[in-house]
Amino acid sequence: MKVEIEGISKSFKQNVNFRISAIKSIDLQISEGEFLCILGPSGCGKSTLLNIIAGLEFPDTGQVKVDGKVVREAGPDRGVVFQDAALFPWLTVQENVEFSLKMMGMEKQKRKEIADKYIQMVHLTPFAHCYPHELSGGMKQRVALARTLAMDPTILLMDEPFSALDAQTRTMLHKELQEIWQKTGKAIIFITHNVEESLILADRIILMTARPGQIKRQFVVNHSRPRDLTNPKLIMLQRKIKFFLQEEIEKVAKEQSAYERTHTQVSVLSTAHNNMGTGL
Ligand SMILES: Nc1ncnc2c1ncn2[C@@H]1O[C@H](COP(=O)(O)OP(=O)(O)OP(=O)(O)O)[C@@H](O)[C@H]1O
Repeated sequence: MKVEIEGISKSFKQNVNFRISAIKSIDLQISEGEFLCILGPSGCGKSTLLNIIAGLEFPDTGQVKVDGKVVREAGPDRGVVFQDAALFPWLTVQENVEFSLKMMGMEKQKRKEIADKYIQMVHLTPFAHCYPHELSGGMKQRVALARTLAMDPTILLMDEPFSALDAQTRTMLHKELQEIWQKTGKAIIFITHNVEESLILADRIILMTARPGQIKRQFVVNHSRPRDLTNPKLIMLQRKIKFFLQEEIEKVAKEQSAYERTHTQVSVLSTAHNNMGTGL
């Protein structure tokens, strides 16, 4: 399955007079089975782009095609995993993974087989009858992944799925995700802030500019897996990506301080104006 992103732009209304441009003129293709990471400074429109691919947001201009078909809504061919696992707290692991299959009307035995397969793939078989409150953060994300995989999407859309986890759990999940990716052959689009994470996982890294997000650079990570970040070639690539990312982070910081300056001046002026006349 191939994903084609053609001339996507999206803005959001902030107030009656002002729209914010989140992403602008994005053209991108993702090949079948490719592992693509999207990297960029905070607020550059990464989630907006992912949500448009998922069919959860609609672009102002441009279109997304999946296997030649224009995306108009969310569909089972595109499974999304968010930063927050968002499990149903009153359902067990098994029931959470089976939930969407049940909603589709799949019979009990069939959905149990599918759930068992993916619960095993994420190494949670001993916890299949536990409730979410009995699981660690990493285990919850594994359930979210199994639940998405159970729908058998051809492309997985992952929005910073491991960013709230500790480093050790994250490393374990990187390994498991790569095994799942290799076993299933699904394409993955993975959003992250983290250069190291993108170097461990990606076939290709897309670096976005500060808002409005555009594609600044692309980096092909042509190294065998598992990757060792102490490899000198990967260290060089890491430095290069961090250099270009830093340029964008600085743009965000400048914009923020300009905004704060303007608002401090406005508030000082309005305080002065309100005080005019007191004591006369
Ligand atoms: N529904 C919305 N309504 C209004 N503004 C929005 C909406 N969604 C996103 N934005 C704005 O669009 C811009 C891009 O947001 P987005 O969440 O896509 O960025 P991001 O790169 O994923 O951010 P982060 O890395 O911090 O998660 C931000 O300025 C955000 O405030």
